[in-house]
Amino acid sequence: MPSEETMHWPRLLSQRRFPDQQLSAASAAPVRGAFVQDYDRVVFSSAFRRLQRKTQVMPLPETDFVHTRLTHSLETAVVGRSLGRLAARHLLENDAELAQLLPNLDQDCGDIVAAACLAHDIGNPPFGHSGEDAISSYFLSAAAAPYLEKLSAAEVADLQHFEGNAAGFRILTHTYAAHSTGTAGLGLTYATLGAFTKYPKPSLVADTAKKGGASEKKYGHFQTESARFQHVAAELGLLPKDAAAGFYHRHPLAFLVEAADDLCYRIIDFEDGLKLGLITPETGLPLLKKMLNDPADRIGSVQWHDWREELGYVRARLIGKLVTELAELFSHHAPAILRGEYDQPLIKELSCWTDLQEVQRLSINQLYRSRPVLEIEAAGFEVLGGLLDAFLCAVFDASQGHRSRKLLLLLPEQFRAEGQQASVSPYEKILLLTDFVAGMTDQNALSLYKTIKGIELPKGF
Ligand SMILES: Nc1nc2c(ncn2[C@H]2C[C@H](O)[C@@H](COP(=O)(O)OP(=O)(O)OP(=O)(O)O)O2)c(=O)[nH]1
Repeated sequence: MPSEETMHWPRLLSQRRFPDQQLSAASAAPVRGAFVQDYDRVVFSSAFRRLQRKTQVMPLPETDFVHTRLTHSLETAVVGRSLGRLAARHLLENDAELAQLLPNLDQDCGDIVAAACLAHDIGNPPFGHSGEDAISSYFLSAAAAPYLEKLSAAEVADLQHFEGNAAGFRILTHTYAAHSTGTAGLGLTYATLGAFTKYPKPSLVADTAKKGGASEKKYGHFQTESARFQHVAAELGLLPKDAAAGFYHRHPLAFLVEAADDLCYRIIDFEDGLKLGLITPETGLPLLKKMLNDPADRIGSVQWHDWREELGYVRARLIGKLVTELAELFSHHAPAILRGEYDQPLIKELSCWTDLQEVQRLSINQLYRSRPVLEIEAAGFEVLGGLLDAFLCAVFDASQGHRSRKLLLLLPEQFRAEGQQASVSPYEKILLLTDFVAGMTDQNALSLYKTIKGIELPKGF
């Protein structure tokens, strides 16, 4: 008899669709499984498409080999799929009962992790790594203070520690009223939403409830989505840390989503740094080869025309090797993960962890602190803060002066409070604006900022 204090795979793999759709009683065999449909739904979403014009690290590439958030998300999804399949295959090999109960566990886990990885950055604002800090800084500034006066402490915390992960959960679970079905939206499965949620907690939880693991580093939903997250957690049978506070242990597959992201950004940002000439091949290539640790007779067996060709080959094989190791680590820790007793990033246990830290150190010093990266990040503070300030001033302008009315007309209808069905609280009005600003691409945000500040008027003026 399984213990109550553990999560169970059949429930964790729920194919029901958020918020309340039942499994469809299809008359013919479906062409795509439920989790492949999740992947496809994310691909066709406009929030995903906009990732192609959002900076990952390097400002929008003049050169075409540098990653945007979209290429990073695609690569993470591919790595996540292999990781999910391989990890679950180990579980099946080691547990005959599970293999009988869920013979397609490997396929399903691969598909779920791929879909969740594809969506993992969908809520990230423009202007790279510090876009979230730029939004938080604005809400910490004196300019924002009047708008926060009527908000609860938890609502203020959401804004002053703005989280792309929570914005992502908001996008993925957003619903529209629909006459025939009650609601419409992306309608992802609960399993994919669970795997997506690396931080299953709100922004504020009591210190006494915290245990200090990786899943508590950030938060995963805003106050507006609290009931939605509780609903997801209940459906999946996530173990609570403090259910009343909406604070849970992770869905096990979130560890694989995190590992795929960690692996991809560490190795691929480093590769970008090499290709951009910010990290020398004399430093970078030997470090990657050391991690690959090929036998002596394999090294040097291919004749490369250029170090870049060798770099691509070494990176590809290194990712393959680390995926294999991570899958074994996951299956080893799976029982503890299911009991909520393991809470650290899997990559920290890789045999080459020390070298991966060196890779990260070089990326921080030579790529993340390079001039173009610092410039785009500084611009992000100016542009995102400036847009939020101008539009918030218009939204909360009680007298609705000329300037405010014009600015409000520039706001797309779905982000206007008066366009919503229910009455909208001050907190929700602010979040609607952050949806607008965080959802923009780097270029859209920059050109709107320049236009409303009168710095540069639209073409044809
Ligand atoms: N420009 C810049 N980029 C950084 C820095 N540290 C990390 N990055 C890059 C690495 C990745 O491409 C991307 C994501 O890093 P994050 O620290 O947000 O990822 P993390 O996995 O910790 O958080 P997450 O769970 O994805 O929200 O930003 C930094 O100090 N400056």
